[in-house]
Amino acid sequence: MALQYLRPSQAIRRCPILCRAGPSPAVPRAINLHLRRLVSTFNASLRPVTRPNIHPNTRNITTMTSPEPALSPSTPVTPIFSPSQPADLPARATSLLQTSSWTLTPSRIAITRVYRFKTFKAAWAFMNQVADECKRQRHHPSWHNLYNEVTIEWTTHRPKGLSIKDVEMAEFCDRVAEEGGAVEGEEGRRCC
Ligand SMILES: C[C@H](O)[C@H](O)[C@H]1CNC2=NC(N)=NC(=O)C2=N1
Repeated sequence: MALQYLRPSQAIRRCPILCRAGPSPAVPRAINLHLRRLVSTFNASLRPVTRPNIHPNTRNITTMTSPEPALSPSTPVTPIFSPSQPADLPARATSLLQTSSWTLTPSRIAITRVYRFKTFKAAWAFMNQVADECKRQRHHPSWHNLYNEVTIEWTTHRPKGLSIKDVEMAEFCDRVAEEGGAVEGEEGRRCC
């Protein structure tokens, strides 16, 4: 339910909960402005987010403002591909989404996956190998590292969409992660 900001002139003069004692003191202008901003920020947070950016680590946390559920391989939704891609891209993307732990993000232009390693050092070594390949391919991920976990998201900014480069980089990550001793699924989850 949205809050309603009342100007001091409209506001009730007596607090119904605490101070049955009498009229509230005048609210200084600065505090008044601050309160007005708080109310509008709170109300804005209640409006639905059109493209929620759900981090894979928080995919089980749903909020009132996230109407779009996270997509999983069992949800048959097609990616939105970049224009002018090789003919076999849809088949390769489908295969990746069905056989690996990559999932399509709600925007449908990106794929994401979490890798877990035995140690932080192994996670960092994996990131170094991926970084070298990024340099070679001139293609870069959005990624996050938390101790032994590496979360990667691939999308193409230009031409916008999911491109063959994203699928190739995801396949590369799978190969290197396996060689680097990545553990499957929830096994190896260390924190939060
Ligand atoms: C100039 C440079 O090659 C481009 O800007 C590259 C860099 N890395 C990139 N990375 C990703 N993920 N998408 C891109 O479109 C992209 N473009």
